[in-house]
Amino acid sequence: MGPRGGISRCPCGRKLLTVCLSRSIQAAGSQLGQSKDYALPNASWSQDMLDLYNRFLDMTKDGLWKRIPSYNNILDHIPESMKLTYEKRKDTRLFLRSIDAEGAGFEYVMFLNTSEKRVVCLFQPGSYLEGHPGFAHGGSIATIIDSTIGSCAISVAGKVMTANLSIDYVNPVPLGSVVLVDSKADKVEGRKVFLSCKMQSVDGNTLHAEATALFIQLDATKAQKQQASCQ
Ligand SMILES: CCCCC/C=C\C/C=C\C/C=C\C/C=C\CCCC(=O)SCCNC(=O)CCNC(=O)[C@H](O)C(C)(C)COP(=O)(O)OP(=O)(O)OC[C@H]1O[C@@H](n2cnc3c(N)ncnc32)[C@H](O)[C@@H]1OP(=O)(O)O
Repeated sequence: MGPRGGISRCPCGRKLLTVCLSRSIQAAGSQLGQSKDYALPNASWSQDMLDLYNRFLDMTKDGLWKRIPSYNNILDHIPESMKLTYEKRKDTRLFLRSIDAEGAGFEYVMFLNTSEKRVVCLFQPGSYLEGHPGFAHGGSIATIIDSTIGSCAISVAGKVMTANLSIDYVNPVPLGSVVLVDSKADKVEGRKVFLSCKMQSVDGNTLHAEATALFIQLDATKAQKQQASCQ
């Protein structure tokens, strides 16, 4: 096991899922709820973003949709039920929450509909995500799509990683605009979760991107064997 938990590569180059079991690490779970939740309105959110947020919030009232909180450390997202404990590092951050200035990076909130195996993300790309002048960088679009689809895959299959992500970029996304990223799990075959996603303007008139993805449920036995053979 490496000095820290998480996913890493061992010296022989193989993939490694390290799970640290110390008691201090288990405290990470107890920090759930104590961290700042970034998936809440702030002063940078446009009226479009607020209107859409309120519309989705209304849809949570009957329990079919659930707002997913968002923290700047991935460990704060891991449900206790997963029973996996990782060492919480102070020097790491969830990539999407790496820009501190409100409105400059990824402003987003996700909503989960478990029965439809669907996650919708309301995304307002900020000025530090620029690619072509005035438009969101393709990598930032891939990031928000991967995270939305990834959250959907997690809700369906627990511990997963992206094995494949294929994106068609159809229309550029203006910085500061609001787009809807609508993802769903189409099929589960053993450890494989197949998902698809559309990124559209709020009025639904502009398709910005379409994507398909394959997520693989992590095989704990395999990871442990790899780990043992690397020691
Ligand atoms: C309550 C609900 C809450 C939900 C929300 C929760 C949290 C939200 C929080 C935050 C939101 C932010 C983030 C969201 C989360 C995630 C998004 C980010 C995800 C990532 O950022 S992740 C980083 C990039 N990702 C990698 O870094 C993976 C590197 N990679 C590997 O680690 C391995 O590669 C692995 C593990 C993928 C598989 O490895 P393995 O050894 O377990 O499996 P193996 O190779 O045996 O494959 C088994 C079967 O899959 C087939 N297969 C495999 N790969 C394929 C491919 N590419 N294309 C087609 N088929 C493929 C094989 O052909 C075989 O198929 P068959 O069984 O039929 O033979």
